[in-house]
Amino acid sequence: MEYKKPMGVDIDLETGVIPGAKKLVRRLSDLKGYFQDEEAYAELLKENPVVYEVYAVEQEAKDGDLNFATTVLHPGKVGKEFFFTKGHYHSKADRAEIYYGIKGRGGMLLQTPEGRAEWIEMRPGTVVYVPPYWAHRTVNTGDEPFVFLAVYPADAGHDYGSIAEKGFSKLVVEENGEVRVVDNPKWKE
Ligand SMILES: O=P(O)(O)OC[C@H]1O[C@H](O)[C@H](O)[C@@H](O)[C@@H]1O
Ligand SMILES: [Fe+2]
Repeated sequence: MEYKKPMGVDIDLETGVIPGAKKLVRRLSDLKGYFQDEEAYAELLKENPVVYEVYAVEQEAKDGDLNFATTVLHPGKVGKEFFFTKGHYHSKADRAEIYYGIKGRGGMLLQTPEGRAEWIEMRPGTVVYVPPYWAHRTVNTGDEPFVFLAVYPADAGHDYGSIAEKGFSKLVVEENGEVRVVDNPKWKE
């Protein structure tokens, strides 16, 4: 039996960086079609800001192993909608996940395949349990970077298809200076 070597790494709690991790950057241009307000999207696309960065430590996609990653989700809005991650189901849909809030303010939108949505607020110290079969997207509702850790099965995989096409049944927007979770007018089952 070949045993893997255990490891410990220190997350930089200010920046969210995991030393030695694989870095992924998603800019606004990578989120084409995701936001409601197409005019506001086109306008902000001139700057094409970084929306989020992911620092991932991933293993071979085998049953029983675990990956972990931090995400640094920058503050910002497209029209009234707060910046968010793409959101996904797991390719192995029954795989669950744990998130842990490190810095900043935000939350997670979750959704069943039938379109039943839940919103869970997150701040430093919040643990979110993502049950099997729920799509999940994080949203930065604050004015500083929202940093969190996620731990997920190595064989979970990302299934972006249905969220990329249809989005979530709820939107997280700012209205009169307040965070509101409202129905997505374009949602269809
Ligand atoms: O993949 P997205 O939906 O864009 O979310 C960004 C990332 O968020 C967390 O870090 C998850 O652990 C990653 O698996 C995911 O890739
Ligand atoms: Fe996930």
